[in-house]
Amino acid sequence: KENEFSVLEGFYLIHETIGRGGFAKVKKATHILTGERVAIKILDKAALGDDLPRVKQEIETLKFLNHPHICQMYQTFDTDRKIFIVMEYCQGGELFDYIVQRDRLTEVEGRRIFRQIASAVAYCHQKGVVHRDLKPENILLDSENNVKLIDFGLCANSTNCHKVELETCCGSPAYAAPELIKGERYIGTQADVWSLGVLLYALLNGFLPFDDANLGILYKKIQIGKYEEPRWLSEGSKNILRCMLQIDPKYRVSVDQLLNHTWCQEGSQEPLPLVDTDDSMNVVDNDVIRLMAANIGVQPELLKSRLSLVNYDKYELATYFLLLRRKQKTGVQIFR
Ligand SMILES: CN(C)C[C@H]1CC[C@H](N2C(=O)N(C)Cc3cnc4ccc(-c5cc(Cl)c(O)c(Cl)c5)nc4c32)CC1
Repeated sequence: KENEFSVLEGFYLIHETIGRGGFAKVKKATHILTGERVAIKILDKAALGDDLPRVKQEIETLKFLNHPHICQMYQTFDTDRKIFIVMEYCQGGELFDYIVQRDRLTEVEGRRIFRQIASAVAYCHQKGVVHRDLKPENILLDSENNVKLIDFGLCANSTNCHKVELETCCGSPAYAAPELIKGERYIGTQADVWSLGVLLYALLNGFLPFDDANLGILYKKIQIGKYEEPRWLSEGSKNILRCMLQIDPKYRVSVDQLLNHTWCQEGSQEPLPLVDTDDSMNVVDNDVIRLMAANIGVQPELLKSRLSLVNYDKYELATYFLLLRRKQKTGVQIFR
């Protein structure tokens, strides 16, 4: 039993299992060199069978998504039987539980959360990735209740979009767009915006716009597209929901238009990360490089060139990401 994690020995301390998703087990762990907490998704290749390509897809996608509201992958490697994905730990757990505990969110809290989700989805769309399974269960929160988008197992990008059949791509019926349910050819970004509408509705109301125990009736309700507008909804929130829950996708807003909608602009907003945050992937942080280089006794330039390969099976890339995250959280002084 213990030898299945021997590949992690000396690098990560494994703690309890914090969740299961499909063929995956997610364990809490500690990145030994920095003492930082991480989550490790462990998949058994044999159990995956023909789902293996989906996992490879998620790994390739996570490799080039680098955004504060997308769960960051730090390292990934595999043994003959297992695949390991080391990721950012999200202390706050699932958004789904966060809503259930509060019945529903206030408009201010709902707007803060929704803007972070929309900025993550806008970033994905700008990188040519559609998520296709947006729902509260796939949105985690960190220790400051900031959003972390996860589970890109169902996502599509320009390469695989024609391959994925209907049944595997409509992740959760209640969040699936009408055109996706009809089995018509559909545009992934537009289907994601519909799911965002269902998500915002769930955030602000604590229940789903379209719901029924019977799948056939649920599909009918989605295609009719009529939903209740509870009295506590403001005019602005009713308006932005209508923009997303348009049954005809050609009348549906894009996620960029969403972020500029007056409802999103209301109130005091913390600045959203610029959509093209991935230039941080290339510009490595010199404070972190200097600290790491001194620690392992190499020239900063050599370490920089090794890291710039962004080779995810290297432990030191995980070290770099975790030190960078610590610097972002606690400021520079610990690095000087
Ligand atoms: C219901 N889902 C399909 C799976 C569930 C697995 C545990 C997870 N979790 C929890 O359930 N906590 C209670 C804590 C927790 C803390 N940090 C996490 C960090 C990353 C992930 C994660 C999980 C999966 Cl399956 C991914 O694909 C990615 Cl990209 C990331 N899950 C975490 C996680 C929430 C989701």
